[in-house]
Amino acid sequence: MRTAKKTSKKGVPFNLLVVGDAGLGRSAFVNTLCEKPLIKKDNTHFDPSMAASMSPVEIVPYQTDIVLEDGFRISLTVLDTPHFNEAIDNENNFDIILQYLESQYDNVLEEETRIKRNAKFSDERVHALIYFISPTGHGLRELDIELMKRLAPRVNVIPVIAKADSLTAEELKETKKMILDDIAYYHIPVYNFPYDEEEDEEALVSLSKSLRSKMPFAIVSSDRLVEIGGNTIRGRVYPWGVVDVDNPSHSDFLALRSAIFSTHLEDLQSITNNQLYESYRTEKLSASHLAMDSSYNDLSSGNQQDQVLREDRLRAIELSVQREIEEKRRQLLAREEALRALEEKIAASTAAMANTSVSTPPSTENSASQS
Ligand SMILES: Nc1nc2c(ncn2[C@@H]2O[C@H](COP(=O)(O)OP(=O)(O)OP(=O)(O)O)[C@@H](O)[C@H]2O)c(=O)[nH]1
Repeated sequence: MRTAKKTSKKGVPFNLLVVGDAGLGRSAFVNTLCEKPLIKKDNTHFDPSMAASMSPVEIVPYQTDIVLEDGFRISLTVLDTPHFNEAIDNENNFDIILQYLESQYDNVLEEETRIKRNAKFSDERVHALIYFISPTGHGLRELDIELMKRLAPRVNVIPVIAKADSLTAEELKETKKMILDDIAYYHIPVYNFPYDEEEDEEALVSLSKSLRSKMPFAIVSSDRLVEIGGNTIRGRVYPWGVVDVDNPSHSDFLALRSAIFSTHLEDLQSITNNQLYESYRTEKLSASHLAMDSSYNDLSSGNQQDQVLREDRLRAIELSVQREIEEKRRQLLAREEALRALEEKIAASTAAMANTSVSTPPSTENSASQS
């Protein structure tokens, strides 16, 4: 649960990626989430007959500040993904998103190994990815499985059912079950509000259980204000009635908002930093070391014993890389220190020489006055 100060002036940075097919309501969701028209529509519509020539997915950032009711401030960057799944070949789209996630990790890795840190460095690692699933009434499509499987090792993936108001209560229940079955069957490591029954506070355990039971979240979005019974609500008006976005019996929107902005914000950040980034870092450093290590080939294939040997070796390499970086940093700091001492010495002797020349008149004058 959140422990950061309530009123941090700058706001706690949080980076959120939203991915889903065109027209599934990404923009409406973001605007509902931020309670302002952050993403403005350009009114261009996707034409399936143009799919072969459509441009690949783009990653477009939008920046805003969110202030919660208790004064907690978030400096939010939403990354929208227009043109996702518009082109026939999606392979390229997966790569573009994956490369974006990894390049943020690379930036942090580079910064960590710098001798002198850049005070203005901005950590843009993505803390969560909201993935929009079509409300087809079926389980996951092959595309959904592929995308989540490929990205989940690099980012906390939170699957949601888009436009959930287009399903009846019964269909929604059935759809959630089918999606969860697929997630389990294909071993997709989505973010599942982890908790430890023995270690965590009871309130957190019960909240996490309740959030888990809502997965995948049924989302209804609307930035329209509607008057009903003297109350103004955010909703979608239908001939048969109104869907209230903020009503927990109509959608899971409020539960999701409160989880990502409040109760689980720190957990999402900490998993990004301590697990996802750490494993990327280990892979990256090991890979660069292994490239230089020809004996690796002898161990890369073979039986379980070889596998254990290989893992031990990877761990040893990771440790040795860390030691090398630490040693280099120590040496450079020592050199800097020695230089500083030398500069101080020079400055002191220059000052001493200047003092001597002021207090002792030139010898020629001395001899002239004596004569
Ligand atoms: N029924 C229903 N319609 C929605 C919902 N959210 C958005 N819509 C509608 O779906 C249409 C597309 O919504 P957008 O938010 O523009 O979708 P998008 O995913 O950003 O679309 P692109 O920008 O084209 O990729 C609009 O007419 C929205 O009003 C929802 O929760 N339920």
